[in-house]
Formats: sequence, C-alpha cells, structure tokens
Amino acid sequence: MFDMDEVTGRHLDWSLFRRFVRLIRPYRVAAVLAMVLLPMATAARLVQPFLVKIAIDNHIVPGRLAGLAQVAALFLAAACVESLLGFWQGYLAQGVGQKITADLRSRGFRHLLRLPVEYFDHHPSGRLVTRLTSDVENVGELFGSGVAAAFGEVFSLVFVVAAMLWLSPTLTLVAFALLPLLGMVLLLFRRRMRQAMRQVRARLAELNGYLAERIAGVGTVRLFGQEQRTLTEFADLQEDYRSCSFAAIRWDVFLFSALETIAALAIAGVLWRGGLSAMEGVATFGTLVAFLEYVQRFFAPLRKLSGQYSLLQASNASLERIFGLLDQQVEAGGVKLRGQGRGALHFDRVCFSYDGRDAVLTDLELDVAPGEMIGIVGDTGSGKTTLGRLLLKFYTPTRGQILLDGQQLDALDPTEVRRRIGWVSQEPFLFAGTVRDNLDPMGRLSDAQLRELLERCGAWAVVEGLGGLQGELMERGRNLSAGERQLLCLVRALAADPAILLFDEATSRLDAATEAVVQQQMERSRHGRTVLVIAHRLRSVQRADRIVLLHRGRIREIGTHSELLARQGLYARLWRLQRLDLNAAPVR
Ligand SMILES: Nc1ncnc2c1ncn2[C@@H]1O[C@H](COP(=O)(O)OP(=O)(O)OP(=O)(O)O)[C@@H](O)[C@H]1O
Repeated sequence: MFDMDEVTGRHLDWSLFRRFVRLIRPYRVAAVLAMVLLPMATAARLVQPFLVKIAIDNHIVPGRLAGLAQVAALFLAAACVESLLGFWQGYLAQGVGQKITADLRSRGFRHLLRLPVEYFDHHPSGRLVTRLTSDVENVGELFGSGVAAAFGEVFSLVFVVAAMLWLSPTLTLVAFALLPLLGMVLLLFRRRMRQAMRQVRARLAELNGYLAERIAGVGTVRLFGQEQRTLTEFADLQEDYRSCSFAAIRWDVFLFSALETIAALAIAGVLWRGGLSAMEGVATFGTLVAFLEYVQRFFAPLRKLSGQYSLLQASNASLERIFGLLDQQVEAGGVKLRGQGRGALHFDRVCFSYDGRDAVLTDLELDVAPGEMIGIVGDTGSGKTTLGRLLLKFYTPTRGQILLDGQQLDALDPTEVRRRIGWVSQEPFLFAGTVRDNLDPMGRLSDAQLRELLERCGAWAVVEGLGGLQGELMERGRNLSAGERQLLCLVRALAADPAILLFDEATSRLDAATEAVVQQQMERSRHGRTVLVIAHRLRSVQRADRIVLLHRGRIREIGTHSELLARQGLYARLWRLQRLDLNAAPVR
C-alpha cells in the first residue's frame, strides 16, 4: 500500500544524482567557488609535510640554522591559508546545501498541494512529513558535507599519491601492498551500507507515520485504555528503526576499524623499509618523516570518503523518495468554465469505485436544474459523500460523466469547479489562525458584511466569544465545540457565494435551535443557486424540491417528500423509523 516507502534495493542511481545536480544550478557561482577553494585549501594542508622534510633534510640534520625560521614561517603561513580557505569553503558549501534544502522543501510542499486527493488515501501524513523534513535535510547535506567534501578528499588522495611517488616509488609500493585488501573491504562496506540506509529511511517514515496518527487520535487511545498497546506497537517500530540504524552504524565502525588496521600495517611496512633505506643512505631522514605523514594523510581521506559514502547512500534513499513524490502526476488542469454558471448538473450513468473492484456508485442518472434544492439521503456507506467528492473533482468517475452547466466536468479546471461549489464536509476543518482568514480566505467580504452573515447564521456569538473576527483559532479549530466548528464552516461556504452549495451532514452537530436558524439561512441562500443537502435526518431535507434516496450506490427512489411518502417504499419506512414508529419493519 505504501509503495513509495518500501526498500527498492536499487543501486546508487546516477539519474537521481543528475537531477540533484540540477538543484544546484541556481547557486552555481557559490557552488563552483566552494569547489575551487577546496583543492586550494587541500594543497595548503598537504604542502606542510613537504616543508617538514625541507626543515629536517636541509636545516636540522646538517645543523644549518640559517633559513630554518623561514621554513617554519612558511609552515605557519600554509596552516593559516588552509584554515582561512577551509572556513570560506565550508561557509559557501553549507550555505548552498541550506538553500537546496529550502528550495526542495518548498517545491515538495507546492507539489503535494497539487496532488490528487486520491494520493493521500495511500500516503499517511506522517510519512509525507518525513519526506519534507528529514529526507529533504539529507539531500541538503549531500552538497555541503557530501559532494563538495568528497571532491576535496579525492583531490587530496591524488595529491598525496603523487607526493608519495615523487618522494619514493619503492616506499609507495610498500605502502600500497595492502590495496587489494582495502578494495575488498570498501566493496563489502558499500554493498551493506546501501541496503542499511534504505532500511533506515523506510523505518523512520513508518515510525513518523505511526506517531502522527496516534498523536491525532490520542483521545481515542486513552478512551479505550490503549496506552500500553500503543506503547508496545511503538516500541516494536522503534526497535526496527533502532536496529536498522545500528546496522548502518556497525558497518561504519567496521570500515573505520578495518581502515585503521590497514593504515597501521602500511605505516609499519614503511617504517621498516624506510628505516632500512634511511640507514643505508638511500633515502633521507626528512623523506621518511614526510612519507610517513603522507601515508597517514592517504588513509584519512579514505575514512572521510567512507563517511561521505554513508551520507551519499542516505541521501540517495532520500532523493529516491523526494523525486518519487515530485514525479507523482499532479491533478490535471482543464478548460475554463464558460459563462457565469447557474448551477445546472447532470449525472450521466455515473459509476465509481475507489479500489477498482467494489462499486460504490452504479449507473447514477440525475438531472438537477439551476436553483433546485436536492436532498440526498440513504443508509450509511450508500455513497452520498462519494457523490459530492466526484462533483468536487476529488475523484473521477470510473464510467459515465458529470456535466456542470452543460460542460463536461472531466475537461474543466478543478480550481474553477471548486470555486463554483461551496462545500461543508462531514468533518468541519478549520485552520490555526484568525477567524477572518478562516471564514473568508479570499478576502471577498468586508468586516461588516462578514459580521452580518455571521449574525444571520446565528454564529456571531461564537465569533464574539473568540474576540471578534481577529480572534485566534487553535489548530483544527480545537478551541471550539464540534457544532461551533460546523457553524463556522457553513458560514465559510456561504461567504464564498458559490453557484452550488453542497452540504454533507452540515447541520448534524447543531442543537435544534441553531439548526432552525441555519435552516432558515439556507432557505434564504437557496435563491439563485443549486443546493445539494446530504443528510441522515430526513427532517433536514423535507422541504427540498426533490429527494434522492441512495441505496448501495444506486438511486432507489426519487421525488418530493410527499411523493416518496405516498409511494410507501424505503423512504417512507425510513421516515417512520425516524419518527420513532416502532412498528415499522427494519430496513433491508
Ligand atoms: N477514501 C476511500 N477509499 C476507499 N473506500 C472508501 C473511501 N471513502 C469511502 N469509501 C467507501 O465507499 C463507500 C461509500 O462511502 P461514502 O462516504 O460515500 O458513504 P456515505 O453514504 O456518505 O456514508 P455516511 O452516511 O456514513 O456518511 C463506503 O463503503 C466506504 O467504505
């Protein structure tokens, strides 16, 4: 189900890497400068052993003090240049890394907002948050601490090998005798680390997904006394994550120790062979000291490169996941709606299934005239909400088509369609922020108009309690009751003044008095627009022009309230049941 988070086991992907390089393009000047400074800083570092050799061979061993101070000063200057260039290089490289992180996060979020609603059915929010946080950060680090640093280390290796060969080809052969072993170790490490890093990313996403869901549902966890079970499940996920991370660390430590051992063996070999050469007078003492220093500096970049390889693997897994997200097809655009739109709807043999197997709506045929009020009723799971979602273009019919004001919904721009439809969903959702921003996000109404609308809907008292239109709502409108939230969502839909109003159980959480006020307002706002009211309480749709009764995804009955009662069918039975006529037969 969560395909994107699974471990693909693919090799280091150069096509991903090429796409990563394209992210650097806007900052190429700083990036190139960082790359140029790196070899310069490395050269300043690697010239130091050579200066030590000159000091020993030309001054200390022959006892010639003249010029020694200059060599020491040169050494100091090289060290200072190294620090200074290192600072600027790090500053630029990390800066570019941070900018890439910010860009990628914005791009990812922008893309996420344009994905079809269906995508979110299969991708829990916690996992998506992981992609936009730690995955993005990994990728940002890839330049700052990965690519640029690796470039420096490779340069350093080339410089060191050249210096070693120049100083003594024989000692270089001795130092490199264990290179095949080193190659085998690196190969083994590379293979294991790749797998380990992918596992780490996938397990972290799983852990975050679980955390986000349980935090959102903490009340339910407590209600059913599921704290212990939740903790146990969390501990299992945590253990998976820990053991995968530990496996990665184990391979890191293994590589470090293996490199240390090989380096020690190489140094011992050089000491032995170089010591003999020095005694035989074949090599100078200074050459031996400088050579030993270079051998150490040969292994240091290898150690760092292996660390960068781990980072590269982590970033590769992250790149795979982020580009996977960016490659998701965004919601298709479409043509503009012609004319002002009067809210005419035609459902032409519409069929729909969420999973491609179980039909949720079948052969739905319905004509809605502009200005008509249609009640949609039916048992739980009969497809009422789904009908609304199709209208809002959150999903596309699997067969048949919907026409809005004579135009095929399929071909229309989803943003335009949604602008024409005011929707109050079953789960009223408000954002943290001011009441005003929530109720009129597009800034259509003046404060006075908004207040008037609130008063007409009986919602001004709620807003007044929050401190007026500038009052603050907490996350998801948590500082309001469910009914108050619903009331504000109703006002939000009306404030947009759409051609079609779609109320999905929009008054289910209101008390009788408030519902009566809202019903009145709905009646008033009917004029000049089409209204679809999805409801369980038949009383709420009693006054509709027509009522559609859905049963298992099909239209079972259609007509006015009195027509349907007269028909003595399912609607009539439901009506009697809701009037608490206990003699009514159960609905089947
Ligand atoms: N996102 C989804 N993914 C898969 N199946 C879904 C999804 N949403 C709804 N369904 C299924 O589609 C069917 C119809 O759901 P829908 O929400 O349209 O029913 P409803 O008539 O609005 O029910 P209720 O009166 O409970 O709100 C249900 O069987 C449900 O399991």
